[in-house]
Amino acid sequence: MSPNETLFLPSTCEIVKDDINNSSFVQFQIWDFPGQIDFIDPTFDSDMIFGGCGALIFVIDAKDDYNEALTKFKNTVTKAYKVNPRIKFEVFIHKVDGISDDSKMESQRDIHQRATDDLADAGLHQIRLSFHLTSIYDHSIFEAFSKNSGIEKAFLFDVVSKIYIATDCSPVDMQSYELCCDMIDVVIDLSSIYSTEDLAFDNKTSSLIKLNNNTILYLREVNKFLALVCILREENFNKQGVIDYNFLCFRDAIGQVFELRLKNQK
Ligand SMILES: Nc1nc2c(ncn2[C@@H]2O[C@H](COP(=O)(O)OP(=O)(O)OP(=O)(O)O)[C@@H](O)[C@H]2O)c(=O)[nH]1
Repeated sequence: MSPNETLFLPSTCEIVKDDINNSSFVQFQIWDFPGQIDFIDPTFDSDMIFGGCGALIFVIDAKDDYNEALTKFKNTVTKAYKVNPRIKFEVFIHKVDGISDDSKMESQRDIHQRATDDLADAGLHQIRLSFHLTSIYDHSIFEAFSKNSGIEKAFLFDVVSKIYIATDCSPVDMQSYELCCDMIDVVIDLSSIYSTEDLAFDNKTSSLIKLNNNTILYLREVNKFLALVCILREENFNKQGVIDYNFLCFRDAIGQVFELRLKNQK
């Protein structure tokens, strides 16, 4: 539907189900809920609705006052998680067209912080949320639907200075960054103690640290100067072979970027 066709759409007053099955590969169903639905209502069959649900997408209007939406978000997530802890929670901060880039980032940071704090207050700090800035006037919604990485956060570090030269597009929180910096220190320190050669960081350097909150830190050498450090949930680390294969593709690609630059410099 083009954006101008959405101008006069009637308000959603019941659950509307849409089949996305015109592609041979990605097939799913979208259940569109009316904004005013009451999850506490006993006639709302949450076991049936959340039981078979893969992802819950909560849409917050960025142009509106979002206090009420955040309260509703907390109640919805709490209820859905109780029924089905495997649900992935995605937040679309929607209608961000016409908002300056600074305000977009500020809204995302504020909503992220408050939504995470609210859930932590409700004792649900283990729930991970993903946030996306979306608008019907560009391809951001399709992009947000496409993102499905099992890795929460990844940094490409310059090992010596601990400056990261690249990261994924989710916001950087200071704690994750510090955690990854600390991991580099631990790896280099241990490796300096035990390595028989002079180099504490070489192409065999890798490390895996399991934290006590079901989180895994995974570090791999990319080249002489760079390391990739990833944060991921333990349940997403069940196929290490696939992750390692993807890492090797990534390392090759980075290698090609630097080769190209060297050639150009010559
Ligand atoms: N500027 C802008 N307007 C949008 C965007 N998405 C939807 N709208 C407009 O918002 C109006 C109503 O859409 P929404 O508020 O998203 O509707 P809704 O929240 O699903 O409302 P219910 O159907 O009542 O649940 C329509 O006129 C759309 O054209 C967007 O990304 N940017």
